[in-house]
Amino acid sequence: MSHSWGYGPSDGPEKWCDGFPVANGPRQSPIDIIPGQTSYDSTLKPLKLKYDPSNSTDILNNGHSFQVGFVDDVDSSTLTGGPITGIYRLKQFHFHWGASDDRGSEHTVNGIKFPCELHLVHWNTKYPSFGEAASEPDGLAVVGVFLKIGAANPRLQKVLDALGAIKSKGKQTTFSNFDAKTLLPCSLDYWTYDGSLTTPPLLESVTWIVLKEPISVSPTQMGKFRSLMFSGDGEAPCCMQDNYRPPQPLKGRKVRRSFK
Ligand SMILES: NS(=O)(=O)c1c(F)c(F)c(S(=O)(=O)CCO)c(N[C@H](c2ccccc2)[C@@H](O)c2ccccc2)c1F
Ligand SMILES: [Zn+2]
Repeated sequence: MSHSWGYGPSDGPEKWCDGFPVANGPRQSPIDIIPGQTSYDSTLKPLKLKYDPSNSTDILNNGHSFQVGFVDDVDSSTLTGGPITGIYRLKQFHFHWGASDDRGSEHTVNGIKFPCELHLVHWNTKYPSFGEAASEPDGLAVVGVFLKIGAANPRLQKVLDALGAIKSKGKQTTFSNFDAKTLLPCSLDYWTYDGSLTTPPLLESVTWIVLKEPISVSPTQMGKFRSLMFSGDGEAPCCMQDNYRPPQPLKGRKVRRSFK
């Protein structure tokens, strides 16, 4: 089974089903969210995100995106409420973005693409570890936040300023005292549906929670994302951009919303 995958013409999303047949499964992500076809669910609870800034550990270029990691051996950075039951721990956050500002998000709204999408990945503490949770239908919960072109976002700057140190694949540096909560918009209104990881292994273990309100990002800041490389030192240089999977078939799934 080929485990090397990417976002190019020969190893991109159209090819992932060769190595990961679940790519054509019944609950794949992302999806196009059509607000007029979602149903308001008054039983959905408000999202409760409690993030401890001292939990952030490192920032890593993993060759597909970059991720900021968190200590997750205690319940100090957690997601509760919303559509989930129990306590989910924050494991990492990462982004997806395009080669230009007209694309880059994974979820779309009425077919509209945003230039970037933030994913905060949490795992269900009813399982002993992230790895075990990742293969359970209720194992993961990912909060998605759209980034929309506008004024420069000062909350993003600390993350973007760290990218210079992790330009190529495999580079990692410490990244401490980052409060992930500062990346969230004012409103925590959300859409939610049952889905999957949007990269191999495409596990169908994710409760998706996509916030309706975007946060802002400036064109210059978007340029910083695109300064990263998919490639490692000594490899043919390849800019990290267009690292998004396009929307997948809904296959009868219902999308609920937390707001009227
Ligand atoms: N959009 S998404 O949320 O589905 C997603 C991505 F799109 C994504 F690019 C990543 S990634 O780690 O940046 C590169 C692929 O592993 C992860 N990373 C996962 C992960 C690894 C370690 C810790 C937390 C999350 C993903 O790599 C993964 C999840 C479960 C089991 C194996 C791998 C991810 F969860
Ligand atoms: Zn993601």
